[in-house]
Amino acid sequence: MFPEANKGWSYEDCKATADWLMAQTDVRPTIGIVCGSGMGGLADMLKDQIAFNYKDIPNFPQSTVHGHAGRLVFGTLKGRPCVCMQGRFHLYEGYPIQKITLPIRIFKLIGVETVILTNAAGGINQDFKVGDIMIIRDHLNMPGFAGNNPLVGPNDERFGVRFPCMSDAYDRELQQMAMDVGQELGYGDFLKEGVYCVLGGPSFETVVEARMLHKLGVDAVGMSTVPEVIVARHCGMRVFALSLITNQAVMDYDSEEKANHDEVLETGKQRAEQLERLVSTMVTKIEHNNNYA
Ligand SMILES: O=P(O)(O)O[C@@H]1C[C@H](O)[C@@H](CO)O1
Ligand code: HPA
Repeated sequence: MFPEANKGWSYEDCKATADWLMAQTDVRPTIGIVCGSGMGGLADMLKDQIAFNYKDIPNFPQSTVHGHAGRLVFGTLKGRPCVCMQGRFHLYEGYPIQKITLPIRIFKLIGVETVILTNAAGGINQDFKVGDIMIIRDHLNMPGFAGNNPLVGPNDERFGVRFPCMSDAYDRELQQMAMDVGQELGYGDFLKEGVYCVLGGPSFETVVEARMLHKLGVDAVGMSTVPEVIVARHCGMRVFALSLITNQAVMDYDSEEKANHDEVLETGKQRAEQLERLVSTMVTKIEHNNNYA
């Protein structure tokens, strides 16, 4: 439809990948999960797995970041058919933003109705502690302010409208469900809600950048998720997203703390069990009709 402008992420490209995947597996997922840094264990919850390395999937980018295995895993979670990205793509890896979000459109085309996104993030809210899980209520899209939005370019109406609404990006019912499930599981002490801000990365924030985000009302800062959310909402999927606070953003020149990826991965390991229980319990409560055509 737009051959010049959609270099490898057109509707036809996405459909070809979706059809290829559907020919390899009988699983017809209605829930898609994206694992954040160090949270790949979420994919291990799936039973009767059929897994594909990203390098073997037509049109897929490759994972380049430690803590992102680069596998697309199909299977069932407590009997519900799911697909899980064990490894996501980030702007700082150098891919065009439309390529980073291509798997989300493939989710849509294989029949996914609800996307659950997870990420590792730095705490900006001074009441947050390392290990807190923040349910995302809203986002601040900093790269978007500079025109770096995954919907830039010709709009293909088969995915969605030219100007999608984002004031309801994060499904309120699913946020409430997460709070309720978290309370039932006894996670009240470390379950929070807040605003996530995406930056381009890969450098972590300076002190003044972290202070600025605090003044803007941001609770957690990271380098992902928002482009995926925009694309998922554009094509009409429900979105739930959470951040694991893996480190505190440094906001004081006297601090000895230094943000680093090892700490991010380590916190992910420590909270893996609770994250898995929260996500798997939510999955059992989400109702769907499979609509793969
Ligand atoms: O994929 P996510 O957003 O969880 O990864 C975060 C952001 C960077 O990729 C990395 C920094 O440690 O973790
Ligand atoms: N800043 C940005 N991205 C992150 C951080 C952080 O402190 N921690 C994990 N991902």
